[in-house]
Amino acid sequence: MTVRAHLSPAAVLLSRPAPAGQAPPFPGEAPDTPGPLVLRWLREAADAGVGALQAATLATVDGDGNPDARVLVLRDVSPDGASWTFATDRGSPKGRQLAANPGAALTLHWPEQARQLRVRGKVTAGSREEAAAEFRTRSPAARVAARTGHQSEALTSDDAYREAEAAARATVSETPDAVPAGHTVYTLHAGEVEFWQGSPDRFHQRLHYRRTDDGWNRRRLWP
Ligand SMILES: Cc1cc2nc3c(=O)[nH]c(=O)nc-3n(C[C@H](O)[C@H](O)[C@H](O)COP(=O)(O)O)c2cc1C
Repeated sequence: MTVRAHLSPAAVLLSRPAPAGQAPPFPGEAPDTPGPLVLRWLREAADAGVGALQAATLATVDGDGNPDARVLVLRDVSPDGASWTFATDRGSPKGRQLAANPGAALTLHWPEQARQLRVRGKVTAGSREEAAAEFRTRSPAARVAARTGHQSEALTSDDAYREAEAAARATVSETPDAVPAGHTVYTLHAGEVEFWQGSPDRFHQRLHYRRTDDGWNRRRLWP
């Protein structure tokens, strides 16, 4: 048993030191589009050894207007920072939510650098060709996982999963590039991108881009 075993959730949650890191540039010195800064922060996160820099929280809205959120893999960002792509099954809850309401937010948190990226916009589903191209980048195990299916349905037994997995493995072995019916690449078209840099004195630095008809507006936000 560790020394923390007696601590309450609140005591554990609040026991971390204040974050620190290098601030984003001021608006006048920042690039015209968020893209170059996204790329710089991604590279710096990789250099800093951020554990899961590709893990992004996707927030959507369900049919009752209630928020839903889950972590997924961010697969790409366009050079201007306007397009953010991820892949999932369009029959999953998030896929159905996006079909009914394309408004979404993506959030990345890189704790080693006290950094957060926030992106909001509308999501569109890609073509079968895009899904096929993305599917071909996957390892055999990741293809099997995507093909096993039934995401977020009630699981009644381990056997039910193992049977579906075995069938998926057989299909991937026979036809490795065959794309599962629901496999879809989604693009979030950013209307807003925010760079958040934590500071130990709590004067956290925030650089916010908003997309306009002519390009991007840049401004700082209060912490
Ligand atoms: C690190 C991490 C990466 C994940 N990557 C994906 C992903 O790329 N695609 C996906 O559909 N689910 C991914 N998941 C699982 C989702 O968080 C979620 O459980 C699943 O997609 C079902 O979500 P839904 O019921 O809201 O549709 C990932 C989970 C974690 C923790």
